Amino acid sequence: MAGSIFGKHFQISTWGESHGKALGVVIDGCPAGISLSEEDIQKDLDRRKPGQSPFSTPRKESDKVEILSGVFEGKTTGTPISLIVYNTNQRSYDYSEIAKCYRPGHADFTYDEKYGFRDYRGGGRSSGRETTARVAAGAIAKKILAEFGVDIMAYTLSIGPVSIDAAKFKREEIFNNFLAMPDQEAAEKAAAYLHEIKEKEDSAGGIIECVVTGLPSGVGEPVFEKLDAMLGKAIFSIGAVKGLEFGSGFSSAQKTGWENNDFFQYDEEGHLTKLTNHAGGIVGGISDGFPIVFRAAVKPTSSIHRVQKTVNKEGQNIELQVEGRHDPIIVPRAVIVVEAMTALTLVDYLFERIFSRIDLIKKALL
Ligand SMILES: Cc1cc2nc3c(=O)[nH]c(=O)nc-3n(C[C@H](O)[C@H](O)[C@H](O)COP(=O)(O)O)c2cc1C
Ligand SMILES: C=C(O[C@@H]1CC(C(=O)O)=C[C@@H](OP(=O)(O)O)[C@H]1O)C(=O)O
Repeated sequence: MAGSIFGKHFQISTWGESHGKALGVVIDGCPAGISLSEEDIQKDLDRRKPGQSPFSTPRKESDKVEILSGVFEGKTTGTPISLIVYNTNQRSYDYSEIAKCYRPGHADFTYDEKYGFRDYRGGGRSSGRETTARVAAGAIAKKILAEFGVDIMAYTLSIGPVSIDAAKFKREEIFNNFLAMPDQEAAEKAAAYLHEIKEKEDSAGGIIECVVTGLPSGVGEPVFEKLDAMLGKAIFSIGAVKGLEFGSGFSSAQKTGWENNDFFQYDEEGHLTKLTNHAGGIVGGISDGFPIVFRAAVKPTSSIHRVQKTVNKEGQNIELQVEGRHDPIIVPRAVIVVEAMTALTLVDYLFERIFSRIDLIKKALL
């Protein structure tokens, strides 16, 4: 399917549907000599897999990954790495009505318009389940980034009206609650809100924040392939993401230049620094060495159980009660997907960086 390949130097091609036999990814361009095991990948898949929380789809999948190629004696060989995850808990009868009509907010209508034929089971290729493959590939990209000291941390910034309090931020808390919120109190409030929403057979949205540290300055490209543009493509490619801002983002529109500029200064050791980071670590499409900070807005899950107005393919207006086991909130499970897509983008750009300067090419080749 056109549109399923991402990246230039570190390239991934994902495949598979939600109710098909399996999903997977082929990664081309991964350098040889990186130690890699299924456990390395499984850690991230376990953060995304469904059926683990009262705020996730109850569909239970173990999402066990198998490495099919590209790794020998525990190390990457430089040849294509193929990863597979089998689907084991599909319930396709939930979708028999959806074969004949269109869920509001999901991709049923648009896929029919494009292809004239669709795998309606679980949303087919448009399902959030496709992100399993991205997370698997992203785990390898993160391993490479770790060798360069690059760290990626995403978390839930807000759910519905509940936002974290920056003063209460604890990184370890992201892994301690079902909502991936780094503030325990906010997580409790958000959980109460979600229980209310679930009772009304409705769903909620929220915001994911991502912070990248350790990325050197000078990574990115000008004009059409600006680093922020490519991260935008990566993050907007995740189902349900409806907004994205870097640094001060939309709030910069209300500021003056004086307020929004990041003033430069040399520190006591003579290193260039900035007094603020309104730019969010990217200027002119190139990293400035400061943390890359962005926020992605995730819409409320469209497949809610409440009866909705829609149409069928026979030209009738109908009322639809969507079946299926859906996430009442997508945000917590998408946090690791945001990390994966960020890692895939950054690895690609780090590799590209070598080609932008003769001294780096010489260093790499001579
Ligand atoms: C991790 C993840 C889980 C998702 N779970 C659901 C779900 O259970 N039900 C649903 O209707 N949409 C879910 N989505 C969102 C749909 O896949 C998405 O809304 C749909 O493909 C339409 O695309 P769009 O919202 O980007 O326009 C999920 C997305 C992700 C990334
Ligand atoms: C299975 C996953 O999420 C699925 C994403 C999804 C959708 O419409 O995006 C709809 C649901 O599918 P089903 O009705 O088949 O259970 C979710 O469970 C997953 O993310 O692994």
